[in-house]
Amino acid sequence: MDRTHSDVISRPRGEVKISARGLNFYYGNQQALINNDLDILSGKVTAIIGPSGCGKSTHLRIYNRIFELYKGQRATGQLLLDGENVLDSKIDVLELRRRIGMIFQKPTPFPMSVFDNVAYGLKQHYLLPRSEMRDRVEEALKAAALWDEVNDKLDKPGTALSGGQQQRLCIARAIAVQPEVLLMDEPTSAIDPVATAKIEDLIGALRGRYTIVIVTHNMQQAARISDYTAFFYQGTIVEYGETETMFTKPKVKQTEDYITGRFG
Ligand SMILES: Nc1ncnc2c1ncn2[C@@H]1O[C@H](COP(=O)(O)OP(=O)(O)OP(=O)(O)O)[C@@H](O)[C@H]1O
Repeated sequence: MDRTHSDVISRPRGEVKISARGLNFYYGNQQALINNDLDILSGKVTAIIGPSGCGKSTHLRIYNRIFELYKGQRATGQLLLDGENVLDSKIDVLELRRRIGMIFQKPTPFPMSVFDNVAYGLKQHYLLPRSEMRDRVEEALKAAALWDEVNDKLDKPGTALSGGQQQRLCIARAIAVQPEVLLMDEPTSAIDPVATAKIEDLIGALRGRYTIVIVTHNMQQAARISDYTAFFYQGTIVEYGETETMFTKPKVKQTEDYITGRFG
């Protein structure tokens, strides 16, 4: 029996934070995303999975319009944040990137102190007295579960921290500006298992306060930390729904083959 689109792309019940509607993406003439429809719930963790080159990162890079920094890249359709299309030319992109923070595969601390790494974004968005700046930096480092490890190293270079600490520093930097959404593009693929476990715990602790969308190649990780999962294949969303259902009773054969390691 053929399944209809609405059978396999669920519309989860709850407060929707982000909706993709007929979203397409092009690198020059090459189409990388085809008609993506997706509703992401507020305060939940949503995992994006799929084989290499299926468009996971491309999809994520639309949310904060970071693709616009590159020539020849173009999105069409709608990406609604609280019902407003972020692709609209009237959108304030700086404010969009404050609301939607991003963490990349390789930790990207700036060549400056631990303190200044976190203060950097704050300075871009707010004019704060020094004492309040200190409070906000401390708060962000605590929220990123890093304060205890770096409170005596705030003046040391961010690049001198371990890989896992650097990644949590990047999360602290993103959190400091009080975003609503955190995008994470394979945030643990470059760090060791112990540091990975800390980041996964941190994601669990941030759930509820932030809407988190994470791209991962690690099926166990997706199953452990996410509430919802979207399976991408060749630029389309093949299946989307509750993670538990997806990993125990996938509706589409392709999803099953992928999560059981038969391809990809
Ligand atoms: N800068 C670029 N220029 C041209 N094509 C690109 C560019 N970046 C990605 N693509 C193409 O777009 C498609 C989707 O790539 P994308 O990086 O989004 O996939 P992915 O699922 O995130 O892959 P991976 O798991 O390997 O990171 C691929 O066919 C890729 O070759």
